[in-house]
Amino acid sequence: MRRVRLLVLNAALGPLDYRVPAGMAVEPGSLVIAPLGPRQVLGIVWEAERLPATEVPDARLRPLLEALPVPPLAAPLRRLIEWTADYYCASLAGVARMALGSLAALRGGATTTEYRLTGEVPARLTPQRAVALDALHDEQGSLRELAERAGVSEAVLRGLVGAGALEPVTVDTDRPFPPADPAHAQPDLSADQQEAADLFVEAVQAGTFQPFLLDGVTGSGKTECYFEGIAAAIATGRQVLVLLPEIALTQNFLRRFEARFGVPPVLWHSNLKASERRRAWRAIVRGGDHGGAQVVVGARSALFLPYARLGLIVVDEAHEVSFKQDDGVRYNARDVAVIRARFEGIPVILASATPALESMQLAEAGVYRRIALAARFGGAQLPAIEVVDLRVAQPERQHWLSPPLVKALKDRLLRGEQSLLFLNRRGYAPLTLCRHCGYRFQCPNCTAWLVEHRLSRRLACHHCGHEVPTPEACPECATPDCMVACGPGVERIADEVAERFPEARLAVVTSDTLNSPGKIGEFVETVEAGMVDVIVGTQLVTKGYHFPELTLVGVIDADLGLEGGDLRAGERTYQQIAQVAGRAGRGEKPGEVLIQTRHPEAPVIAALASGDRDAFYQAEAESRRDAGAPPFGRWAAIIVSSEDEAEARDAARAIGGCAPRLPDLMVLGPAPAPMALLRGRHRYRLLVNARRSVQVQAIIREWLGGLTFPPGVRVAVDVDPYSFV
Ligand SMILES: Nc1ncnc2c1ncn2[C@@H]1O[C@H](COP(=O)(O)OP(=O)(O)OP(=O)(O)O)[C@@H](O)[C@H]1O
Ligand SMILES: [Zn+2]
Repeated sequence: MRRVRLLVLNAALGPLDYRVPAGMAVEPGSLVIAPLGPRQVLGIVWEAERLPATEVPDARLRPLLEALPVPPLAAPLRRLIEWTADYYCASLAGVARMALGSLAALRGGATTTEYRLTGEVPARLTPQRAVALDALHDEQGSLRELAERAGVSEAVLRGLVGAGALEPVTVDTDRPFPPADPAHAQPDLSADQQEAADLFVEAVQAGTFQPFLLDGVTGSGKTECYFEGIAAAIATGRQVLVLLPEIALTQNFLRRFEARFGVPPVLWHSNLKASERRRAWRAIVRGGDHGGAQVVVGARSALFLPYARLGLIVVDEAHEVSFKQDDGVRYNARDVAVIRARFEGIPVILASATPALESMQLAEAGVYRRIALAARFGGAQLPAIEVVDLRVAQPERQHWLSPPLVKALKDRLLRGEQSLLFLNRRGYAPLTLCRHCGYRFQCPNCTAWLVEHRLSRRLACHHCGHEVPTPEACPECATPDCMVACGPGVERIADEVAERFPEARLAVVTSDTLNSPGKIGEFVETVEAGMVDVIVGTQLVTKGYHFPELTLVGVIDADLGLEGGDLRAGERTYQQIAQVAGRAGRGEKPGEVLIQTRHPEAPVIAALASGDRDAFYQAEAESRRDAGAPPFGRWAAIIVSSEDEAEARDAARAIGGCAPRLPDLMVLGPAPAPMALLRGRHRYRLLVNARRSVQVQAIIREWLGGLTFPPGVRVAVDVDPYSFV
């Protein structure tokens, strides 16, 4: 009799053993359906020796029900799943689930039905129907997806199907993707670029693990260089995974990719429709040939997919903190990408103009091969950076643009050039209070002020999404029209620009306004067509974009990121400002950057002004070394939360009470988290700080493993944390 051990895709269950019925072929990595009591569960056949469990006697084994018609997860991916679960103190099931992506796809190929507008207008046009007709132009999807997109019920849409305004379309989930042509539009590379490209091509052809740090200034053409590595992979029938930090950047990438290779890449992100997800997953599993997925571009969730024949991984804007996932499995996709490349035996390229200190350190230690591109492509110069001391060059009361910035904007408008004002704050004002009684609008679920959004006339929490319409009178003292906005958000800066330059054409760019591929495409087109004079935006516009007519960048408040005071604040501020500065002067006209600050003497501002990146990194490295912080020491956070404040506190104290006493390891806390209330949960934190050599994960597992908590308490472990709220 054959028996197998399953990794069951349910974190609450341990490994389970089953009998393989006669005639069923399974091997490690096979996806199967197994009976569990009266239910059925999805599982992955795993090497029993790697998945300890109590043996069940043969006689009590139940037979597997079904082997799913998809290829088994390959050994390198199984090792990656184990590594990730182990390193980040996560459950194997939680990590394995990220490899599956689309449960429907596991059932094999199929056809599904989607709907689209026919162009016919129904005889009876209710308001709901009108809304749907208006919202669904160029859309196709299941009725559920369309209903969600249009904000109407499915019943309304079924009515429209009946009336002939929506028609069904049959979609084949296995229809092939058109093949990319590696020679479609080969660029002429500069000598530096060619050198980098040659290294990537060689590494792809060698097919061995090799990590690269592509460290090139903004506008140096990093994308063009790694495109050559991608071309080499395509030419040899291997797949490529390109990770981008945000979906907003995929639109831009897509255009460039299509220009270079003749067809779009395969997308993978959380906003895909069910049928797109299913098609992409099945193409990924199929491999690069025969209409499979050659190049997949995605957010971090694309990292764990079961590529049939991966040949290269690229992590673009590799310094971005959004590669760190802060819920569920708390992993860093940049780091796990390197581990995956190691298990797969392939090269990996981390590309950035402002690499993370951790990456620089690894390059210095010889672990990563660093490739530098020191100059912009095509003779473009890096922009001139100037610091504006806000204590001297003061803006007017209730205004935020200093006289030098106003003048620079005016010059650009006169010359017909474009400007970008950067402030990393959505909405109109970060705090609203009552002039009469001092009442402040606070989120009921979070330790956070409600942010006024004037465009949508709402007060919103940026942490939990809680929203209320902006009231006419103070909820506390009932005085009408007494609300004062404190501080600026991008909307307020845009108002100020409009007030000073009524003729200027403005674009406000935040995740509120640029929330779909269509809108992003529109934004890029209008800027490229010269229909925008001033862009006011959050970090969303700091990277990836290439607007040759943009010659001025104004940083409204360089001190904003330094406030919270977490250990990476300086580095993050440096990266953000260097990136946004890098949007200026990318064409033929030179760029200018004005950085508004109240602390011109702060090391990060001084480094930006002098352009001395190395000195800044060195100083940062020193202070981290002194603090025993990454990359020199290890950190792990333990976050305890509950809807009940006392319960959370008691649990945190219980954990603190049995903290291990070990040399080279220190436990700080528990203390209420800075975000003491988040989405209705009270939170406490502990921070573990240890030497690099200490096996922190094993210690934490043993420490927490011996404790039990009430069901309402959640204990999350965050290894190498980025967020300290
Ligand atoms: N060899 C080349 N031939 C033609 N155009 C090039 C070449 N190299 C770069 N470019 C163009 O120069 C611009 C800047 O390149 P790219 O966007 O790749 O730079 P980057 O290093 O990724 O910059 P950033 O880090 O600021 O995003 C792009 O418009 C790109 O198409
Ligand atoms: Zn909230």
